[in-house]
Amino acid sequence: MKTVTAVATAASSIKDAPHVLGRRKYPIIINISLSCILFIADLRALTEAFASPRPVLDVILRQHHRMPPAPASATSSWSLFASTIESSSSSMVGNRIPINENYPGLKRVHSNPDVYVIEKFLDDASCDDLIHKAMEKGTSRSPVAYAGWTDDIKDLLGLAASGPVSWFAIFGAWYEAQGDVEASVLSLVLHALRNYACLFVVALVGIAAFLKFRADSLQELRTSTSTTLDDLSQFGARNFVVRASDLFGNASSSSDDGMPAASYFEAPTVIHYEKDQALAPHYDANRSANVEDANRGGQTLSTLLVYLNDVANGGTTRFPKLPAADYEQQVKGERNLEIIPRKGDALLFFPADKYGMFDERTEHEGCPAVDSKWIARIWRHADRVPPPFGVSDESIKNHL
Ligand SMILES: O=C(O)CCC(=O)C(=O)O
Ligand SMILES: [Fe+2]
Repeated sequence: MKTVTAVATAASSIKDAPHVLGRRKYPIIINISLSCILFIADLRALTEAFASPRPVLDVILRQHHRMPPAPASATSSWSLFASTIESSSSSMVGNRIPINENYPGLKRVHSNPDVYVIEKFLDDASCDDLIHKAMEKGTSRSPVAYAGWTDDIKDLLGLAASGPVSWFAIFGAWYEAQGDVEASVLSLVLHALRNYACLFVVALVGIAAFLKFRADSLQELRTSTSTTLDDLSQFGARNFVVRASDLFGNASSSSDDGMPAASYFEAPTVIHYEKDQALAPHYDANRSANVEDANRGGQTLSTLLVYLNDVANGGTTRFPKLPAADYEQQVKGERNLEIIPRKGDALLFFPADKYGMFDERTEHEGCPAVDSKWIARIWRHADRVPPPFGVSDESIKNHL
């Protein structure tokens, strides 16, 4: 709306400048016509930006590379961006990837979108081994990156270019022409173009600085530490990948290329939360996965989390957009689906449909830990995940 106001102000300042009419007629005529065109373009851009199913500023929190959209429940300025997120239509989301529906212990705790708990997915020894191997390797602050930044750049640049940049460029050229009785249409256009180029660069730098600030701020939303375990000679990691392969089967949604299911997995990641550490509401899928995650298997079609220890207080996994489940590990008295971590149990859900369509209903968070919490996670992608993000073909062949 600010742009519209700026446009209106600029338009009225042109109208209110009678001295221009007395001197030369064409600058004002050109200005008025260009103003009208830009005003319409600007309104269109703004309408599209706010009504589009894809949020203007869509941030996804992902470890290593992606980050969640602004949490609706988060305090601070993120809620500002969250307001634009609600628009994508869940009716456009198709079926999830297939899984082995007969997997032992599989319990559906929510339908459409499907969320499952798999009781006793991993035995105690495997859970302990994953924790110990992670401790031996050493965990470091879980990195967070900004998903959707490519689209955000496009959106913001588009808005700036059709709005303020055009307006200031034309207004500047018109202003310069005021003192110059010899000014021709050509020189006015050239001035406007020069101004446009300069202002475009300024807008570009401003947008880059804003996005950098935003990416840095995202780190605050995830305070856990973590490491990846891609050595399948370790029995904890191997058992996790073997069970995940049994669960997902070898059928790939995008291509049934006969490759082992594990070649679609990111290597297991072990995550540790100490007291007060948390992961803010986020999505595991990335609306810009095709571009931003091209080297790591594209879209995340499924998330498989295993709780590696019992957690009596805090550290639940909560889905703020889904209702509570009739399930014993559901936090009592909570209106949203909120699972209490129990050693060896897995949580399975589908951040995107089998075609990679983002499903915003799967927003979730790791609530602040009170007791120490350990989890291991596998993301199942749309395409094969090559090393260093995935497990090597050799390791899969030798150990699975
Ligand atoms: O800690 C949890 O319960 C959730 C973790 C999670 O969502 C993630 O690692 O993407
Ligand atoms: Fe997540």
